[in-house]
Amino acid sequence: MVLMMREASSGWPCRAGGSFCLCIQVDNHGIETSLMDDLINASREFFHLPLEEKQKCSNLIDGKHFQVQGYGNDPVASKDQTLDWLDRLHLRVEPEDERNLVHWPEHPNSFRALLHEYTLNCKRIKDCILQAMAKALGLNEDYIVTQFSNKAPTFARFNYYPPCPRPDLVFGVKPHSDSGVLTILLIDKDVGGLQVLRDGVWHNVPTSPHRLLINIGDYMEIMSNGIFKSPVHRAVTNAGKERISLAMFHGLDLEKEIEPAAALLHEKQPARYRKMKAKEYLAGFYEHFCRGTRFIDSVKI
Ligand SMILES: O=C(O)CCC(=O)C(=O)O
Ligand SMILES: [Fe+2]
Repeated sequence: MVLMMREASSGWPCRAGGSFCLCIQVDNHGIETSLMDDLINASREFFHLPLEEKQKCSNLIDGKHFQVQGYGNDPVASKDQTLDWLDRLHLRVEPEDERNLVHWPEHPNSFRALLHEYTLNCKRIKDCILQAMAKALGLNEDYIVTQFSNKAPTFARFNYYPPCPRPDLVFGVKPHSDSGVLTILLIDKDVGGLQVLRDGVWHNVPTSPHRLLINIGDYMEIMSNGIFKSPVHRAVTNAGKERISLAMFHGLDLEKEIEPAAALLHEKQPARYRKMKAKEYLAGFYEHFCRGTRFIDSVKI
């Protein structure tokens, strides 16, 4: 497979003191454009269904208790939490034998097969990019790929942003970085909204049909000991048009310890991040996300 990696806009990836804020656009990724279109259209059909139908895949148990998978909104941790203007469908797609199909829409009936096919393609692309990144860090080519056990979770999150009457008051998704190793993001091919923060300024990510956007996540920032930085990004809303994006989050086994790669450390370059299990990281990540802060800032040494 040949990957064309391009800087996401002039000046990216941004370089600051020997570190790279990595947000990469990928063309020629080998995924059939019809698969991408069919999957996004199937998810659009799902989001357009009546609420009672969508709630068959709800992320609330008994209408009350939040669980990570399913259709709905973010958990509400406190009364003063700022909520985002989106509906989402969040599904664990890997490990394949741990899929919980209760949350997977049955309508439209093409949805499940399309998501399965897209997941396989993303896995291939993820491995290819992670090998290139390991080499760029001077590590063994397979160092990062082998951090993923057969229990490593991948989540697909379909984000649906309805038109918003007051885009000046609310984000589609508030500023954050992604938690995992790497996110493969398919943004709406017509409607913009994604912005990335660089040197304190928000930059619009241009739409481009079938191009994938790769964001490295906080785990990768830690493993690279801060040489790669996870980009802070957000989605803004607009009053006129709905928007859909699909994020594939590639995470690590919850019991896995996340720490800077030993081969990158030496006396003059000690570890800059505390070691912790993925499950502890995720707990801290969600707590901070709800408050609009970043957990990674509190694991820096
Ligand atoms: O909708 C977008 O473009 C961004 C979504 C996003 O950042 C996420 O799902 O983590
Ligand atoms: Fe994100």
